[in-house]
Amino acid sequence: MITLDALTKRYGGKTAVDALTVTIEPGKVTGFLGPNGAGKSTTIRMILGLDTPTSGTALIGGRRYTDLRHPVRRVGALLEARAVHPGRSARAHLRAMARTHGIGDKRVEEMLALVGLTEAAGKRAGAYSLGMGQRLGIAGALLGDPEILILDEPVNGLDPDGVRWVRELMRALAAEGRTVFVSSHLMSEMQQTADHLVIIGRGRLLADAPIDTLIAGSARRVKVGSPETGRLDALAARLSAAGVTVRREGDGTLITEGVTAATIGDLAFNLGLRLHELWPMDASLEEAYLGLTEDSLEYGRRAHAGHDAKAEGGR
Ligand SMILES: Nc1ncnc2c1ncn2[C@@H]1O[C@H](COP(=O)(O)OP(=O)(O)OP(=O)(O)O)[C@@H](O)[C@H]1O
Repeated sequence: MITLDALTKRYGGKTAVDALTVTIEPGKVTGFLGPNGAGKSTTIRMILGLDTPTSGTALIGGRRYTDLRHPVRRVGALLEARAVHPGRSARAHLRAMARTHGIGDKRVEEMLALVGLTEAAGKRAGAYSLGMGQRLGIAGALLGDPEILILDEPVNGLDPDGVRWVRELMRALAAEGRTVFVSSHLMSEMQQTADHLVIIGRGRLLADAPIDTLIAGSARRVKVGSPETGRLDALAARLSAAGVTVRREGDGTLITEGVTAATIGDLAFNLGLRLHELWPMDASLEEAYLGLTEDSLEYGRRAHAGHDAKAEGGR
């Protein structure tokens, strides 16, 4: 278990992490999400004793990381920056790490096999692809058989097979009762992987909830299409008058927000409107996330996300 209590980090006048209080529980994959500059890496560095909090605490099983007697056996970490000597092979790197912590060479071979690097284990790490580097990092994180795993953007640079492999590995590690805390920018990936999400923006906690709750709480949208454009306009007017957000798409269909398909179907029936489309769109984590973090962006994002909040009524 990882416990953050009013964890705060200031750099000069800038508050990178702002009174973060959250508990990351074992037996689950907890996703750690936030826009660029939200404070994820700073939080992770403080948990791992690589940065000192300005105030508050980050504890692992009730202790500071720096007070753990065998940290590598308690916590495995994969950080964004590669910390492998480029001239060293994967095997030499892991063996050196293992020796420092009293871990045998047998475990090194097991971890190389687990991450699929046995054949490449003799090559210089400098010649590795980004994906191979990530696999090596994961092998290093697992070397001490730790009960807690902290992974900063683990699927960075991996191909689709690699992404699936990391996802299955994280799920398996959580199923063994370990605490798995994983940061990511990829909302779709987290939707498939995480049980629970911690979302931050500008250093502050925005959400700490099971993923299902977050998705259920996001706005519900329905796509409505009809060949009778005049009556469809009448339907749009009725819905708008009732406070429903309605957007007209380029193809003439409507996207409504905050009302069920059943309600729209009934209303259309009452107006004598023939519908060709009445399609409840799945609320995705992406939408829930965009809604939550909208106010805490360091840079504009909507253009990149293809999501224009203003056109939807400025939610
Ligand atoms: N050593 C530092 N000195 C000054 N400011 C810093 C330092 N480290 C981080 N910051 C600032 O603190 C804020 C949080 O940064 P952090 O890297 O933790 O965010 P992040 O959520 O990990 O972002 P990203 O997803 O882009 O990596 C940013 O505004 C960043 O510029």
